[in-house]
Amino acid sequence: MALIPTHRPRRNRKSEVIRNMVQETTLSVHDFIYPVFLIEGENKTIEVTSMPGIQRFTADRLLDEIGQCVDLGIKSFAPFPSIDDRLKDRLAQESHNPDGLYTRTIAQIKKAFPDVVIMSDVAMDPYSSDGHDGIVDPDSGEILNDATLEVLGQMALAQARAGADIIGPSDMMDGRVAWIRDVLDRNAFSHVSIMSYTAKYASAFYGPFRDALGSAPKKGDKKSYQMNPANRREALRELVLDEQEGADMVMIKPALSYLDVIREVRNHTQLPVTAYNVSGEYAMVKAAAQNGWVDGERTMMEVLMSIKRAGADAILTYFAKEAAQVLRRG
Ligand SMILES: NCc1[nH]cc(CCC(=O)O)c1CC(=O)O
Ligand SMILES: [Mg+2]
Repeated sequence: MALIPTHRPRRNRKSEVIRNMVQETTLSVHDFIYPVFLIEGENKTIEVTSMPGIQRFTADRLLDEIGQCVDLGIKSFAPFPSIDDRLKDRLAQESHNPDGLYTRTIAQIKKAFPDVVIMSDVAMDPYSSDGHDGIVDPDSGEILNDATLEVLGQMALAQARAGADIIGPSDMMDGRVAWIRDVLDRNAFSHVSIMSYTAKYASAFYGPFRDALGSAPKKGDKKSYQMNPANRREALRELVLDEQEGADMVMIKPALSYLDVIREVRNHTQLPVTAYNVSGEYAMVKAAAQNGWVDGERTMMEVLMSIKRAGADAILTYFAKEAAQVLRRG
C-alpha cells in the first residue's frame, strides 16, 4: 500500500503570494555597489569587449552614467581608473597625484552628487609599470610588503582628500588596514570608512577586469599576496586581523565560487559583509546568455540572490544597473 505523505513542503509553494510570504532572502537596489571604469579624455566611451554592456567612461560621460543610476536608485559606486602607460612607474606615483584622473574625477562626482557614496580603490596595479598591487623588488622580483604600505597610505589620503567616503584596499598586503586607518586618523579623516578586501583570492575570474584597465602583471602572478582558492580557514584568519586593524566592513572576492567563504565569514563577524561579483563572473553569464544557452536576466537575478543568501549584506556587481531595472519593473 502506498504511504501518504504527512509532511508537504509544497503547500508553502502553492501560489505566488504564499511563496513571497515565506521568502527568506530579498534583493534590493540598496544592496548594490556599482564598479565603474574611468578613462582620460572627453565625451568618450569605450566598450570592454570581454564584458558586454560595460563601458569605460571619460569623467563627463561617467557623470551622465551615474545620473542614470541614481534615477534607478543606485547610490554607491566603486570607480577604477585606466591609466595611460606613460604615467605608470614602479612606485605607482600617479596613484597619489591630487590632480590625477582618479582623484579629480572623485571630486567631480561628489560635487555633482553629494549624496552618492564613493568607495575608492587602494592598490598599485592600475598605476604600476609592473602591473602588481605592491612594489616589485627589481632584483628578486619579490613584492615588498612594508614599502608598499607607504604608497597605499598616500593613495588612501589623496582619495580621502578628493572626497571618497569609503576606502577599499584591494591589494592584500599585510597590515594595510591598520596603516591606512592611522594615516586617515592623523589627517582628520577619522570619518572616512575602510571596506577591506579581506579574503581576496588569486582568481582566474579577474581576466576581463585586467583587459578593461590594462593592469595585468607584466611578470609572474599574484599568488604571493592574493589567497589560494583552496583555502577557507585562512579567510577567517584574515578576518580576525582586519577586525583588529579597524576595518568597518569586510569583503570576499570573487563571490560565486566562494559562497562558502561568504557564509563562513558571515558566521564569524558582526561587521557588514560584502562580496565582489567580479568581471569574469559577469562575462560568463553574458557569454552564455548571448549564445542563448541560459536566460540572461533570470541567471543574473539568481546569481545575485545566491550571494545575498550566502550572507552578503551588499554586492559589488557589474549587473547593478540591469538588476536595478529588473527590480524596478517588479
Ligand atoms: N587591485 C586588483 C584588483 N582590483 C579589482 C580587481 C578585479 C575586479 C574584477 O575582476 O571585477 C582586481 C584583481 C586583480 O587584477 O588582481
Ligand atoms: Mg590581510
